[in-house]
Amino acid sequence: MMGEQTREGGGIMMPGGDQEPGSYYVGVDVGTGSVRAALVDQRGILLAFADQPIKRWEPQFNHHEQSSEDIWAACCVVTKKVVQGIDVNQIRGLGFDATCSLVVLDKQFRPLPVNHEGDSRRNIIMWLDHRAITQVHRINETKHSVLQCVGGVMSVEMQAPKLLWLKENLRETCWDKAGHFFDLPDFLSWKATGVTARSLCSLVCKWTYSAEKGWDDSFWKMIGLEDFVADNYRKIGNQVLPPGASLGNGLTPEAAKDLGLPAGIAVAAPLIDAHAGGLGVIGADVRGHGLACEGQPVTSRLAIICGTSSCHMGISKDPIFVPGVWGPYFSAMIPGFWLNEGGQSVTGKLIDHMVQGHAAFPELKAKAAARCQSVYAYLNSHLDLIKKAQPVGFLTVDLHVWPDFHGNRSPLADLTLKGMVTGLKLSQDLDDLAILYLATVQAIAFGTRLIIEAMEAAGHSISTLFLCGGLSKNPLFVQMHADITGMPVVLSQEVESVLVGAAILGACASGDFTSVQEAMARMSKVGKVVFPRLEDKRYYDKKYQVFLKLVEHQKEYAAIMKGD
Ligand SMILES: Nc1ncnc2c1ncn2[C@@H]1O[C@H](COP(=O)(O)OP(=O)(O)O)[C@@H](O)[C@H]1O
Ligand SMILES: O=C(CO)[C@H](O)[C@H](O)COP(=O)(O)O
Repeated sequence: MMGEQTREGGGIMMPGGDQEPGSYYVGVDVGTGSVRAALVDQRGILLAFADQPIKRWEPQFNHHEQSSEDIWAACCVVTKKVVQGIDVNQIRGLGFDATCSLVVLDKQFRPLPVNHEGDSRRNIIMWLDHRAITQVHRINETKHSVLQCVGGVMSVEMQAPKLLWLKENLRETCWDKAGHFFDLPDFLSWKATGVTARSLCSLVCKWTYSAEKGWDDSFWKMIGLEDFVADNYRKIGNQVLPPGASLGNGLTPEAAKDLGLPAGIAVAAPLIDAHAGGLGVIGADVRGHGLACEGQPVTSRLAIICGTSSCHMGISKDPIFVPGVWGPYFSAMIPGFWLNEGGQSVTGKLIDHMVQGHAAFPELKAKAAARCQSVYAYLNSHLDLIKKAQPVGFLTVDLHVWPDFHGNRSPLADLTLKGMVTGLKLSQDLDDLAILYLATVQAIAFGTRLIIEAMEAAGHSISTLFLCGGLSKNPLFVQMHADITGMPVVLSQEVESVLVGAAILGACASGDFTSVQEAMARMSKVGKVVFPRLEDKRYYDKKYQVFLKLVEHQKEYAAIMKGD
């Protein structure tokens, strides 16, 4: 068996001790800010990890673009790194997950520009791009029945409004030349295998496809994208596979060379990143941790994947319609289960924004660097210093934040909402920055509470949270989620659980497990459990009341300004 894992320089973790032959899987996770890869064994243990930043462009406000060639190149770099030094013939499967961004290629699979500048490197409209606001309003005005499966209101972050924007704004340079529109996860699996089949996850969650009924011609005709119907959906996918299914003949020789893997290994139909995180955490054996969900069905667990955004993945045996929460989507994450996906469009990005934009940030950076700490570790210890005898969360008794700086995804489904801060003072010192950071983290946790309440009001019964993603590495973020929701938070043994989810896909495609459920039970494991401080409940209930008032007041302000 593998020896103790040790972290080496450059973010790569390699096993120490002797290595016995076994079956390994490679998971590749394309987040908003970086691409990560891991070599994972059959027990779900990460044997090697590597990451690499990816390029992003913001040519104008609300326009966010990336490059599929840059992303594929980064996938190749990190994959080559994680398989260094092992016998690659022991690798049995490869799984990809990625953000739900829109990739545009021409008929010969070459990148097409999604911008007025005609820069074809920038051929991806990112998930958080809000350029298609007028298009999404028109789509929502149709009240078409497909909208019932996205919480009643389509998000500007989904693919239909973005496609309509391309048709209306870049007709000659992009729309007429386009041969293929991919969700980013499906682009990656195509690159690896040459198979253009789409994952059920992408099409159901972001493209209005129904696992039971397929495409709805009347929707595309009604919104002005009848072109897809006429073409039998060739450009957006007319062959659909469940996540984890094996694609074609596996890895092509060309992709194998790019990635440093053997040709022909199994490649799985992929998942969107949040869904891979869900797969990586939700099925763990929880016995012996004193959790309410022990002995309860898996539907009592809510997976929250917290990176640039936070995604709240709840599953059910029967469809549940939650106003303002995406879904119900059948088999889009776990086969046989319906999925509801709540979300907050910016969480990690919001915390970074608040901290980096503060006048005391240069001082914070210097002090954290002097202690070889991240700015967040420094801020957390600074809060511990200034809290004195009281619980740290009580430092924000008169400072409150509404976190929708990029609109509200769930459960209000209102992209016009803005961020709010109340309780500002004239000071700009490090204490002030630390407390603003705390209030922002709390606001994100209150947003989660609002989402959970909406899900429970519609029929979900949730007792335990399973967190993963970059923000789950922040103990303050985790504790505030426990305290503010009143629920225990489970963290996985492997911090990089999204990559475990991607590896689970590879393992399923290899045929080493008979089902996704079996692979989840074997490969995801409980690490740490963080319980809520129930003695602080009254304080957080009061802060929650203020939280709800903030949005109520924001709507009142908007109404006043609209009036005569
Ligand atoms: N160790 C850490 N402590 C605190 N915050 C962290 C840590 N690592 C990552 N983050 C935060 O998590 C967010 C990114 O999470 P990640 O899962 O890498 O994002 P994505 O998948 O969107 O690329 C960032 O906002 C970052 O500040
Ligand atoms: O919509 C989503 C999932 O359905 C995610 O918000 C999107 O994919 C971005 O993920 P991340 O914050 O991990 O980069």
